[in-house]
This record gives sequence, structure tokens and C-alpha cells, in this order.
Amino acid sequence: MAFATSQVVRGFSSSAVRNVVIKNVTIIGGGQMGAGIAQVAASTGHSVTLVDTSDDILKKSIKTIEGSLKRVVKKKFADKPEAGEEFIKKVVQNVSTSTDVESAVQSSDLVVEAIVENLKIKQDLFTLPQHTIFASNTSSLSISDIASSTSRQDRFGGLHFFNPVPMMKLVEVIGTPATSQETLDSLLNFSKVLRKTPVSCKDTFGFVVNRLLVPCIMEAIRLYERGDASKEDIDIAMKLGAGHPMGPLELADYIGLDIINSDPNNPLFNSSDLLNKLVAEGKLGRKTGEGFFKY
Ligand SMILES: CCCCCCCCCCCCC[C@H](O)CC(=O)SCCNC(=O)CCNC(=O)[C@H](O)C(C)(C)COP(=O)(O)OP(=O)(O)OC[C@H]1O[C@@H](n2cnc3c(N)ncnc32)[C@H](O)[C@@H]1OP(=O)(O)O
Ligand SMILES: NC(=O)c1ccc[n+]([C@@H]2O[C@H](COP(=O)([O-])OP(=O)(O)OC[C@H]3O[C@@H](n4cnc5c(N)ncnc54)[C@H](O)[C@@H]3O)[C@@H](O)[C@H]2O)c1
Repeated sequence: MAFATSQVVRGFSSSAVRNVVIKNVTIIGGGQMGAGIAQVAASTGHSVTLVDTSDDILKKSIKTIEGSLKRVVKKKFADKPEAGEEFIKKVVQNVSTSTDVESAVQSSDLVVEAIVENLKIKQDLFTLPQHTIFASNTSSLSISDIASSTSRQDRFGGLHFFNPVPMMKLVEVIGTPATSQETLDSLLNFSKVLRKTPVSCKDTFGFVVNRLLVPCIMEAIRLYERGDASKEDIDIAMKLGAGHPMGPLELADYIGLDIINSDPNNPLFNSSDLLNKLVAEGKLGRKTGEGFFKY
């Protein structure tokens, strides 16, 4: 761990700040998001440890990272395929894997949690060295609630990445009333080192993007559920009429319907019978081969 003095991003204080320089990163959860975060951190020179519950899952995570890197180098090294291969090799070498969370976090400057969206399971993760900053990638849970199981709330924040992580430029940096300025500055700076654009937000339900995006997705589901328009036409309408890269139903499948439906009792989130039915049938979207569409 080291400290650095740096300027923070546009929109934040312009005075010099003190932040922890992050070199060793542990990502807990090697699913869609964890693998993406590991890839981006390893591509920007960090030493990454990816943790999940089994070696089989971790093998799949590494395969996902390799597949995504191939797409990245196809463009980045279009004229130099050998340099592209070398880049992939180097990045993958920066990622080690582990099923033992306690040993994986020992030399970590930052731990990013990207496991299942379940408060109790997230709270159970914390036996961390004192200097380590802990950040959750939760989509819908309160950062304060997750942090409440620890005695280190000043070094606890939210680092909300977007799917697919290698392509999406935004990171939401979430501070609770207990998060220290040094932690926030470190998370903002880390996001920039990953070549992302950070925005900061209080620990409010849905942060910025999900607070605005999820109602749009849910209204699309209801339109379809009522039979007001076909699922194909709803998606075409939002792509061509609103300039969205994906239609809302395709995007819901892409995110995962279980993730979309992960906080159904929140008063700000009105679920739908159709969404509940698909989730109950295990039709979770792209990752299970079927959601609103078949893959
Ligand atoms: C009331 C409030 C309630 C709030 C709380 C409720 C709780 C529930 C919360 C649920 C929601 C959770 C959401 C989550 O927290 C936050 C999110 O992540 S939201 C999702 C954000 N993502 C998007 O919106 C994605 C939109 N889509 C796109 O940007 C694009 O479609 C795409 C994915 C980039 C793909 O691009 P396309 O052009 O469509 O398709 P291509 O396949 O041709 O790809 C283009 C280009 O990109 C390269 N590429 C694509 N994917 C990857 C990858 N994974 N890795 C590397 N490269 C990739 C591809 O190779 C192409 O490259 P090119 O050919 O151009 O060189
Ligand atoms: N899917 C999205 O579009 C998206 C976007 C932003 C944020 N998120 C958030 O990121 C987190 C992960 O989402 P995802 O889509 O990657 O889920 P996922 O189901 O693809 O991956 C979750 C991974 O966590 C692992 N895991 C579960 N419990 C664990 C534990 N105790 N220790 C170690 N690993 C464990 C699982 O084996 C799995 O590989 C969630 O909090 C979600 O809300 C998701």
C-alpha cells in the first residue's frame, strides 16, 4: 500500500487529495461482473486475485476473460496479431485464482465484492486486513447495510460497474456517511486508472443509473405483459426511437432476470407477474439460454 497526491475528477473537489495507490486487487465472485472487473483491472497492470466457490467456476471465469480479451485485441491490435496474443498472455498472467477468501485478501489494497445479490451472504464475507478498502458492486442493496457487519466502515464504499465491464465506461462510486474522504478519493482514482469515468452518488436506492434505467425496463415488461406491443417491437422502438444500444427486454436478459428481480419488496420497485414467473422457471436470460428471448 502507498499513498499518492493527485487531482480528483471533474465535478469533485479540485484540491489535492490523499489516496491509497491500489496495486493488488481481490475480486470476490467470478461471474459476469467479477470476471469483467478482473479483466479490466488486470489489463491496466494490477495484480488480481479472483475468488469464487469452486475451481470449475474459476476456470469458466478465466475462459470468459480470454474470450473477451480476444474481442478487445481484434480491434486494438488489428495490424499486429502477435502483439495482441502477447497482450492477452500478459493480462491473463496478472490474474490468479483462489477459493480461499481469507488468504486471498491478505495482501490486497482493494477488495471488490461481486457475488450474489444477497445481503446476508455479502455481510458474511468480512475478515479483512485493516488497511484494505472494501467495495461492493451491488446493484440494489444499501452499501451501509452491507458495511454494517464490519467495524471498518470508513474503508467501505460502493464501486458499481456496468455490464459488460470491458465496454462500459461508467463507474458509480458510492459513499455512505461513514466512508472516509480518503477511501472515496482512492475509489475515484482507481476507477480512472481503469480508464473509466467515475461519478459519485450517495447511498440511495438504485444509485443514479438503476434508479432511472430499471423503471424503464419494468415498464417495457409491463407493456409486453399486457400485450400492448410485441417484445421485438418494444426493443426496436427503444433502439431506433431513443438511440439505446439494446432494447429494454434484450437488456433485461443480458443483465439477468434474477438480478433485475433481486429486490422485489422494495417500495420503489414494482415487480411483475411475468418476471416472477420467468425467474421461478429458471429462465434468467442470456446466462441460462432463455429469458424474454431464446439464445
Ligand atoms: C426504482 C429503482 C429501482 C432500482 C433498483 C432495482 C434493483 C434491480 C437492479 C437490476 C439492474 C442491474 C443493472 C446493473 O446494476 C447495472 C448495469 O450493468 S445496467 C446495463 C448496462 N449495460 C448496457 O446498457 C449495455 C447496452 N448495450 C451495449 O452497450 C452494446 O449492445 C454492447 C453490449 C457493447 C454490444 O454492442 P453491440 O454493437 O450491440 O454488439 P457487438 O457484439 O457487435 O459488440 C460491439 C463491439 O463491442 C465488443 N464487445 C461487446 N461485448 C464485449 C465484451 N464483453 N468484451 C469485449 N468486447 C466486447 C464487440 O467485440 C464489438 O467490437 P467491434 O466488433 O466493434 O470491434
Ligand atoms: N449482471 C449485471 O448486469 C450486474 C451489473 C452491475 C452489478 N451487478 C451486481 O454484481 C453482483 C454480481 O452479479 P453477476 O451478474 O456477476 O452475478 P453472477 O451470478 O454472474 O456471479 C456471481 C458469482 O458469485 C459467486 N459467489 C456466490 N457466493 C460467493 C461467495 N460467498 N464467495 C465467493 N463467490 C461467491 C458465484 O459462484 C458466481 O460465480 C451482484 O451484486 C449484482 O447485483 C450485476
